[in-house]
Amino acid sequence: MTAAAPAIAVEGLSKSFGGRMVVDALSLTVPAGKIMGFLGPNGSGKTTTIRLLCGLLTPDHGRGTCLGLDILTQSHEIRRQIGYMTQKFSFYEDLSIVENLDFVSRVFDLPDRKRKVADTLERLGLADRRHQLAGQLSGGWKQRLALAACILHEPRLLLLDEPTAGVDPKARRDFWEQIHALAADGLTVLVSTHYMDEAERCHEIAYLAYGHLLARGTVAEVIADAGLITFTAQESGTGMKRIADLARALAGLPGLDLVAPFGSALHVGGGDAALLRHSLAPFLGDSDFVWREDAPTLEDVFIHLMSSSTDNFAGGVR
Ligand SMILES: Nc1ncnc2c1ncn2[C@@H]1O[C@H](COP(=O)(O)OP(=O)(O)OP(=O)(O)O)[C@@H](O)[C@H]1O
Repeated sequence: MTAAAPAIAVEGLSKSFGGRMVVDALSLTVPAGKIMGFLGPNGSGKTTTIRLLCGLLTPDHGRGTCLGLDILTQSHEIRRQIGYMTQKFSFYEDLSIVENLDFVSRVFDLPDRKRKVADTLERLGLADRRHQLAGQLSGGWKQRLALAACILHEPRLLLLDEPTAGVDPKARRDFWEQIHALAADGLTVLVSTHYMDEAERCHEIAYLAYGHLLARGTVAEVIADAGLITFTAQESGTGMKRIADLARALAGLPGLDLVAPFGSALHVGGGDAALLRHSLAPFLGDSDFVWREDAPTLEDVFIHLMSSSTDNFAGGVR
């Protein structure tokens, strides 16, 4: 693989389970050295795609490369060069951090084991806690230990499946600093997440729904490509009506693809500007609310993508 070659380049990947299409003709390129965020609702096929990429599953159709290696014929070699953090990682709870990492390094039969464990402890800020039992670590430190176990063999690509699920915001921020530091050292990272703030920290994002790749690019590109016009309504504080009343009145009107309350504000949007404005016109003069036209957020775009994909792939709703 040359320096400019993508870390992942797959096309037309499909996978069915029991006759149900879970990944449908998915094509994806991940540039080397970048952090690619993988987003989409539960059951949209993210984990299945990750497993296809590293050869743990064989696609029904499609082809491609991971680290320049063929995903159909060289999966064994691919697995030696990637780090895969699954949603349910496990440790020996009654072993310390360093003992767990030493165990992993023996399983991988790594050369220069002691140095690799010591370097990894240092690199992930685990050195001071090396003798703490894994079972006594908080959620954030457990994730970090899992990450350490994934990078011990010095992979070139990290596949992280919801690595920060259930972890508090401070620990998530720390974890993302580690991910950025690893990417700065040249690792490519494909990371699935449901958190918008994490999506915004990726170089690029890919959004999957019902097995289809619906959007891909930088956050700015994904927002711009959605072509969404959005308005925000805020309670004026002087009226009787509440945001929930407004949401009920607006739901289902033509051109309103997005009606989503965010605290005391309501985000309203649609892809057809004329239709949206026409439907909103009777409401814009209501003194119970203060309206303003706003730039859409990434979350607005995802809600919109999700609702339009529900319509398009209604037959495939899981
Ligand atoms: N081995 C399997 N056998 C049968 N069905 C499966 C198998 N693995 C996954 N599925 C189904 O495929 C669909 C996609 O699952 P997948 O785990 O890839 O989604 P996901 O996007 O990672 O979801 P989440 O965000 O909840 O982790 C789901 O409906 C799931 O139940």
